[in-house]
Amino acid sequence: MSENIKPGSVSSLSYVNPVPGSPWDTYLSQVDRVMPYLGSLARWGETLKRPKRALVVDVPIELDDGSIAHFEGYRVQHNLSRGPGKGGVRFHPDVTLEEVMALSAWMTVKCAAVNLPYGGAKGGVRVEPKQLSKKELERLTRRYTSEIGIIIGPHSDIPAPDVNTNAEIMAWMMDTYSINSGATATGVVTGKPIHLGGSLGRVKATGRGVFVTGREAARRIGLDLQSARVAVQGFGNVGSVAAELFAEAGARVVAVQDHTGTLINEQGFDMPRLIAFAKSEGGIANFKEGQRCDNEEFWNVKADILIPAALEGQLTAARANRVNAKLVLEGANGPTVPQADDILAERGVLVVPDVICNAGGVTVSYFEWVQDFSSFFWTEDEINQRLDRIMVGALNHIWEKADQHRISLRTATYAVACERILMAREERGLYP
Ligand SMILES: NC(=O)c1ccc[n+]([C@@H]2O[C@H](COP(=O)([O-])OP(=O)(O)OC[C@H]3O[C@@H](n4cnc5c(N)ncnc54)[C@H](O)[C@@H]3O)[C@@H](O)[C@H]2O)c1
Repeated sequence: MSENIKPGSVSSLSYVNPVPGSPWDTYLSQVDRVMPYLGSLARWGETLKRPKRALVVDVPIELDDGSIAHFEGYRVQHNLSRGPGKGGVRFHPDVTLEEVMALSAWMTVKCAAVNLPYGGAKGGVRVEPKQLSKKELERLTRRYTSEIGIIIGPHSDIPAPDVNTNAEIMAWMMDTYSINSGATATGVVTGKPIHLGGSLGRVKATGRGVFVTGREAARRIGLDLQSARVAVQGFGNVGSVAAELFAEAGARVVAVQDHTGTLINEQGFDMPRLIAFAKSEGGIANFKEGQRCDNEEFWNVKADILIPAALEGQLTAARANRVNAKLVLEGANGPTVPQADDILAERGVLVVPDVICNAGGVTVSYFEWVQDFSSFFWTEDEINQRLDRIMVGALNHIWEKADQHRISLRTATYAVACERILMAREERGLYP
């Protein structure tokens, strides 16, 4: 690499030279750790380090005041060996191509870990959606969908919600793709409103999956949920649902943090009230039934279960040294950097990694896609039971792998998933 090219800059091919400590850098080191466990399939290992396809698009829209704004959008299909690409769309001012690459790669691993017939993809637009009016947001979504329309589709790549995107945005995406392709294609996105081919249980599926894997992990390490203390970072779709389900199981949610601040309540928060407050006020900070504290103090809170469910890179080495929990449940994608992983392992803190812990969302997205194709819809009970069964089965299989090789749950999840991905790669053969 020439000296004046910064790692991660567009001209330096960021997949070869990641920004140190970035999500893509984290992902590459996770792949390196699994290589020794892949046997002869390791010869295909480089496949995992190279996204199959990355599209960068300009998203110009007219703002309400008549001016024109341009936003940068991405869609990355990391690997399609096992099926169509699957992965959310994030609207956030810090989104970069490199971040979307990492998120798409984690989708490849996640889908294979729960044995869904999908590859991995992800999309994003570099935008602060809170600064847009609803009409501007709709124009942004529709233009972005049109621009990535050349590579998405019900049989090729199926987007879903992620940070700052929701069912309404999925409805606009489905409508735009359908208009451009001349036929209603409900299966092009998941996480849609129920009456547009959405699935019951989808909204809560990721949080429910975090709870199910957490419940199983707690049982295995002898942690009683009835007396467990829980701390949650991120109180959006994933964090608030996981917290709610732990509270319903008898646990006490004693600390919560979101982008507005951190709150502690030793008695445990009244979850329905806190959730209603966060929804109506746009954040938790001014909720009266808790004590405000400094954001950094969140990482010292005495809790049995810690759930990072906000953004990646939150559990740094310094914070990992202060974690006061027995179990970390990764609701977010990539919340723990590799050095923090090592520190937590040395300190005897069990980490249930993102690539299995938060796979409940994509699992019910898969159910939604299947239901859309058959135009036959299941009850919420059926969905929750199937979700529970798939998540528990996948976690058991991973746990066996971890015991067999005496490796972390993360490396075991990668071993199970990468074996499936690279087996598909080998069986398909290299074209031409
Ligand atoms: N929604 C899904 O189905 C799904 C599925 C799998 C993984 N995930 C991952 O879970 C994480 C959260 O996604 P979500 O859908 O709940 O998003 P969301 O937009 O609903 O919520 C995000 C939450 O994080 C908080 N947050 C943002 N920046 C923060 C900061 N610097 N410090 C503390 N809190 C902060 C926000 O206040 C909000 O409460 C992301 O990593 C996402 O990729 C989501």
